[in-house]
Amino acid sequence: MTTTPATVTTPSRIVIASRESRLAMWQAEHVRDRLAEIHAGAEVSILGMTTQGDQILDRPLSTIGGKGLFIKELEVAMEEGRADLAVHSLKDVPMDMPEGFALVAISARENPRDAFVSNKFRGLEDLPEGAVVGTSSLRREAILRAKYPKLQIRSLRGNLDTRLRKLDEGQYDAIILAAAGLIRLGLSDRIRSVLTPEQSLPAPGQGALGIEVRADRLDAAAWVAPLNDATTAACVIAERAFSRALGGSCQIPLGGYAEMKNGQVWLRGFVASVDGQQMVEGEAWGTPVEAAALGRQLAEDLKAKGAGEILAALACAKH
Ligand SMILES: NCc1[nH]cc(CCC(=O)O)c1CC(=O)O
Repeated sequence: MTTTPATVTTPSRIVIASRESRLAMWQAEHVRDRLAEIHAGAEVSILGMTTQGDQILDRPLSTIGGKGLFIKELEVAMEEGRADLAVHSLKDVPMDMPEGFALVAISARENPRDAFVSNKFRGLEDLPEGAVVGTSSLRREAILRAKYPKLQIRSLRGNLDTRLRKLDEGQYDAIILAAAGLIRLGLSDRIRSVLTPEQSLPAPGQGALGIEVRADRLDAAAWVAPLNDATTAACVIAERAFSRALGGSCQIPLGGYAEMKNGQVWLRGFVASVDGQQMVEGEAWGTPVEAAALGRQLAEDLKAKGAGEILAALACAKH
């Protein structure tokens, strides 16, 4: 979308819809402060709300319908004109946006990697046989089962504070969380080690924020356009195209991670079975403008290597 600055009227009021978890609010406040700086004179406020995804905490995400559950209420607020935009952890945004909504800006990425958090151990390699590791991400579960079969993986849900509390209560020997969330909440000192992409390939969009507006709100899209970071956007477009081509709005154990190297996008990806027994991985290089095609190409490459069989065995695969 191109909008010349002259056509952008300075808004007098901008309302941001956000979930109410501490992390979501931090992210909304970050965007609020940046918008207030860019649009001097505008009153920028946050409308906090609880989503179904926040309420259903006793079941794994994979059984309650997946990512859309965390953004639906925010979209209703935009639909009804109570909010102009929504700020999301891009990782939680479905690959296919609901009709009538669009992601119009991707802000610069925080550390995209997974973090190892423990009160007893320094890293994955230190964990003894039978150690209990908490995660509710199918991606992290598959990676751990494939690479560290001696560990016991247990479900871990709830917001960041809840997850850390469960670790501190001794329910787990270690937990794996996104580094970005811990860093944003000032909890970097809880990170015992940051996992390399070789140890744990991040999820598509991890560490990036996505700003969503109603597709007919060209005005709101223009207000947030300065927040877009071209490098992050190219990387996450590749990651999300990869995930989309494999049906990634569903709960699939897959990782997709792109970095910019010498002006080229370097995308790595894998698909695995939840038990970690099967894993297909690959990589692709291309220019930033080819980012989406790169993602689709890597997905085709993995299918040619047998990813289709892994996907077919998963309940909601679209094959
Ligand atoms: N699925 C929950 C979620 N969504 C975004 C983040 C962290 C922040 C980010 O990736 O931007 C987290 C927590 C986690 O995975 O530990």
